[in-house]
This record gives sequence, structure tokens and C-alpha cells, in this order.
Amino acid sequence: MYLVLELLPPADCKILVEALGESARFEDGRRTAGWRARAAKRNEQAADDVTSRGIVRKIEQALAGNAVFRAAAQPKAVIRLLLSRYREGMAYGTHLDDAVIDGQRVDLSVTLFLSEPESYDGGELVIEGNDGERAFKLEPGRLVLYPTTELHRVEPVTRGERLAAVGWIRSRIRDPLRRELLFDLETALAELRRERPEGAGLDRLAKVQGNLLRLWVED
Ligand SMILES: O=C(O)CCC(=O)C(=O)O
Ligand SMILES: [Fe+2]
Repeated sequence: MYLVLELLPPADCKILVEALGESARFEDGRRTAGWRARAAKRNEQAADDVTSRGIVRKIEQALAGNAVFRAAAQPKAVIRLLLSRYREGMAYGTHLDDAVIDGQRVDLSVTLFLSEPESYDGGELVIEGNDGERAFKLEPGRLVLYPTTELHRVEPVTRGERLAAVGWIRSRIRDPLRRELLFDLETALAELRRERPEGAGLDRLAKVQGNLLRLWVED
């Protein structure tokens, strides 16, 4: 399941982009790539300093506070979050993200778009599913959540600069079908609580939800 959600207001992204432009130091992105991805990777990443750490913390807080993200990802941990920059001529060819990062299994990948899409050409995130490709180039503050099991690439940037945050998530629900089922259940329950709070069956559905979690959660 792919999901696009609004994580940050565009105005907040503008401030982050300005902070990154003014005080962040970027280094060669190949440092953090696995051996196969290394050959395909041509980008830069913000060095670990006060500015980038503050931005990463802000994004982590936004993820933790977003109910749609929590329902879709069932996050156990945000294993790593990086700020990346693609300037003219940079790209990330087809690759698979690492299955294990810092000793933790990775289930889901995210890209949070930070730059205005009109400010650069190219730079689409393309997910190469067996059933076809999907390209994403989103407004600042939008996040795409996708399974780490998929090959993907970032198209060459041919004008301007693409800033994004990319992250890797360990889910407490390993099986994508179970995760999707829990997402549908939570979404339906939220709708019912809003539209028909007195409706019969709500308690029973909430019981099903709780007990499915009990069956499936890895803690
Ligand atoms: O920047 C993106 O949208 C994705 C980058 C990517 O695939 C990666 O860093 O592994
Ligand atoms: Fe990737």
C-alpha cells in the first residue's frame, strides 16, 4: 500500500528549506548507501550538526503526531531520517533500500518533499512495482509512504535543487496485508465515531481491532 499524506504545512517547509540553505553542511550521499545502491547514488546529505538534527527532530515529532501515519505504518521505530539534496545532474538510479539498518528490519520507506515542485525539473521519486511504475513529485510538506520491498529511483534533476527528507521505518506489524487490514479498520472506526457515535456495533468493532493487534503486534 502506498500512502500520500500532508505531514507539514508548506509554510513550515519553507522555513526548513531556508535553514538548510543557510546553515546546513552537505556531504556525499554515498556514505550511507549499501554496496549495491552506492553505485546508483548521486546526491548529497546534510551532515549531522545542530541545524540538521533540529530539522530531523521536528519531522520525527510530526510523524509521531500524525494519526494517519500511525495507522498506516504502525511504527515501532523511525530507524533513520536523512535530509537529502539533489542538485543539477544528480539522481539515484534503481535500487532496493537496505533490509536491515542499525540492526533493525526495515519495512517502510518515506520521502517528505521539501522544495517547491516548480523550483526544479526532474527529481521524481519513481516506485517500480511489478505492476507498473508510479511517479511522485509532491508539494512541500507532503509525504509518501511506501513498502521498502520495492525497487525505486529518483530521476535526474535537470534544473534547480530538490530538497527532501527520507526515512526508514520498522513496523510493529510485519505483514503488509495485516497492516492494511488494521489501517482500514482504524479508518472505518474513526469515520463511524465521527458520523454515528451512538451506533450499535462500535464497541464490538473496537474489540476486534484491539484483539487483532494483540494477535499480530511484535513488541
Ligand atoms: O529522495 C527520495 O525520494 C528517495 C531517495 C532514496 O531512494 C533513498 O535515499 O534511498
Ligand atoms: Fe531508496
